[in-house]
Amino acid sequence: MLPTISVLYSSYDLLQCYSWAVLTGVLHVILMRNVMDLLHDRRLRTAHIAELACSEWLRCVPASHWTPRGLSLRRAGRRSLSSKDVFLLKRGRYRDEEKPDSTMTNKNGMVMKIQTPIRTDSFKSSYDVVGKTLGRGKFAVVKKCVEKSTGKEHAAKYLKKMRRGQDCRSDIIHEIAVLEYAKSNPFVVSLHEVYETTKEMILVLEYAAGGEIFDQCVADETFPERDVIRLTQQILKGVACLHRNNVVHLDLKPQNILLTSSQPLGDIRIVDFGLSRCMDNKEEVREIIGTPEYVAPEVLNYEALSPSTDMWSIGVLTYVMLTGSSPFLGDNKQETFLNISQGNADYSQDVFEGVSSLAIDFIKTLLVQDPRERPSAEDCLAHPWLMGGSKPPTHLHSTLLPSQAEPETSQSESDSEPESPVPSRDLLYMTPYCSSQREMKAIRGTFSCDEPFPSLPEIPQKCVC
Ligand SMILES: Nc1ncnc2c1ncn2[C@@H]1O[C@H](COP(=O)(O)OP(=O)(O)OP(=O)(O)O)[C@@H](O)[C@H]1O
Repeated sequence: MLPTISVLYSSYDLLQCYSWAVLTGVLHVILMRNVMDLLHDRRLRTAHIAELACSEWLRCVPASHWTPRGLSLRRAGRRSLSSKDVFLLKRGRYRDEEKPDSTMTNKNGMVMKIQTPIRTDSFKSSYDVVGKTLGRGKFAVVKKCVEKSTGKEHAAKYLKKMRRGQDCRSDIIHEIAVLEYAKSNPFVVSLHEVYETTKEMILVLEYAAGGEIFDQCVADETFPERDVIRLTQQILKGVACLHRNNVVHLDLKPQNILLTSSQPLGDIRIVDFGLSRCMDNKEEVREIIGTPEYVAPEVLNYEALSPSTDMWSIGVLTYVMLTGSSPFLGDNKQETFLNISQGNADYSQDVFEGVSSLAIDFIKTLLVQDPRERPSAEDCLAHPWLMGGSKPPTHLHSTLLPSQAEPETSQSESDSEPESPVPSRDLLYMTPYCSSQREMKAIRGTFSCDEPFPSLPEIPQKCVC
């Protein structure tokens, strides 16, 4: 009798253990699936993904399951994740609220609503316009001004509402809206106030005293490579943040990258969102838009625009900063377009004298014809050139690794004398054309940033491993 009872007991124990193991396994699979979904949810803020990625609880997940971003964030692990976090994240509790709301954008990716109050009182009663004109576009003049109440310097961008007989107020509203979305982006010029008169709108912007990088690297001497590395990192961080919020600039060029100071070389500020588009809606955006020298091949081919279109321009920008010459510029527009569509850029030692091969490799990874083959801004930050050459390229066109290192910190800002550049613009005409949804998935941003993850109870570790 006794042996029978003891056999029964041990089978019962065994059964209990077995059920426990099965239960744990099932729980593991369910939770892991939830988490993997979350890691691939492109609408989550970086901080939240970082928290997920940092979780001790997730350390057993194989690397192949991680998004590159999640993988890179996993390094900073501090806290584990609670089941409540997973639940709330799953229900969208922590999703980004700053992104362009697709109900506010039209088919061409133009935002139609803004939050900034529009002042209709006299601009000159609050600001003194001082010094020379800072810059000029086709329909805009930018002047330095000083706010009377604070004595603070700003740049006032005067934009005409009527352009070639057409009311373009909505274009200006879109530009304001994009600046609003980018207000937490440290590398985008900040918007202070907006005024409106019968003929114009005045955008009171942060003043970038260092002027355009164009004047520094084309008119003056080219930057030393270490400065280009720092500026490129900042451009990439700024653009990555825009792309995470589904905003594509579409006119990145040395005239639209300003500096907070020139001596010492300050930080960058991205300006001119007049051609930018919000690609959050369900439509593809195809437009002939941009500045000939800097446009990507897909623009010339009437193909769908995407964040990769900006990445091409960053390749051109880096080329210009390092060499002082424009890679595709021909004697006329036709020649320039031909050079772009054939990828005729000169990478010879004559042009890149004294420039590292990693820098050239970085440019080559971006100046590829197929937009799908261009790395994202986030990925670019992990290129060996920007990581101090610490990782050798695997081959010439694919040196990009998942972002794993924090790029160099930026130099501090300082207030030096402003430059007074007068850019020459050559904008192409615009032909809006939209079709269906297909490419939108590819151009969705990844994650947004900057919000701390709330403190919540931790999930018991034994549930998983
Ligand atoms: N915040 C600023 N601080 C200093 N200079 C600025 C600032 N914003 C613009 N500028 C100068 O003014 C120039 C023109 O500005 P911007 O590019 O915004 O106008 P624009 O939109 O190109 O005009 P358009 O689209 O009609 O051609 C810039 O290239 C730059 O030199």
